[in-house]
Amino acid sequence: SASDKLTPGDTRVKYETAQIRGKTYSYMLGEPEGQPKDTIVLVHGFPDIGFGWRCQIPYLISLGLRVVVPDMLGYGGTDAPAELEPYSLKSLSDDVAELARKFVGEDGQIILGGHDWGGAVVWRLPLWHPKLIKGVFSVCTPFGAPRSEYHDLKDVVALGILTNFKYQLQFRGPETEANIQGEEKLRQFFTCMFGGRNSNGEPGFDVSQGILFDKLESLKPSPLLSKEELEYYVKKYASHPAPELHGPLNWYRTAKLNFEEEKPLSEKPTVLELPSLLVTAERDSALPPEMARNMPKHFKDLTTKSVNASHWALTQAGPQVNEYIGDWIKASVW
Ligand SMILES: O=C(NCCCc1ccccc1)N[C@H]1CC[C@H](OCc2c(F)cccc2F)CC1
Repeated sequence: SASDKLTPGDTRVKYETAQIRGKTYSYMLGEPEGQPKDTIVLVHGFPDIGFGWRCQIPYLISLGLRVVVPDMLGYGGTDAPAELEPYSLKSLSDDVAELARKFVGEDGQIILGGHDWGGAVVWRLPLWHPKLIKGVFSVCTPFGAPRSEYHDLKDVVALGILTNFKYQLQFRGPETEANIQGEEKLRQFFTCMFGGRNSNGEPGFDVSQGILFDKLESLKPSPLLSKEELEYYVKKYASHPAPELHGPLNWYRTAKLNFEEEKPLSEKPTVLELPSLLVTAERDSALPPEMARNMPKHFKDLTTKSVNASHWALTQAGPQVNEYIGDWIKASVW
């Protein structure tokens, strides 16, 4: 039924590829019965793939939507260029816009949703492609306005600010992709990032420290991933040459590029006029709900909801997330 999540290789969606601005993107395509009411594009985060939206895809198809779910740049069946520029939020926005236009044409519109880093992309897309988006939502990730001054995360964290982002100093460095290579390490990595703990109940990842590499081999399976789902993630990441995490981690290395590209946008106040939805996860240790406290002044039509879940809200609170998205589409977009 519409409420049961996609399984690995599920035949309810088609698996397609497209050439997008010189890169090969792989995406899942779900088509509703009859004429689609709209096209929705879903953007995943780190460390994820389009399959991260498995609890949402059948439900959104049942609403009569065409659902397009790419593996984002660096992930799964999509190319992973080694250099940084293709991973800037503007470049990623341009990629998503080109993919969207393959379905809705030059003058059409899409509904756009993101989780985690995908949320960072979707909040920028309407700034770079204002006519394309008829409604935008983000799960977990708040909107942050383009800045006129650059502050390196290392300096910010040293001041005791944004200490929940301290793990990103590890992620942007060389050690994570050096330490996580090959299927067994990738298996331990996903178990760790999806909340796996050791027999003393200690986690393998903590936002204020990063990955505790010496704990990885003693973690018990994460309750958030079945064995089949875990193997699907491992196989998808292992399809890239080592270091398999280089592309995905490049998303953490573009802060200066993003600042330079977005600086012109910072010269006047940003107010997004389109229907917007934020769903925060009450127990997200990287993106706690209070990070959204300054959002309302940047939006004309913002709906905010919260779910009782960790960062992995899409699967942990799937039905509730789906209800909020569906209600918002019916109330604000249609
Ligand atoms: O690092 C991320 N996910 C991996 C960790 C997942 C995890 C969390 C907790 C437990 C286990 C696993 N996500 C990023 C997504 C982008 C975020 O920055 C976005 C952003 C802007 F771009 C601008 C202004 C504010 C703003 F928040 C920073 C966190």
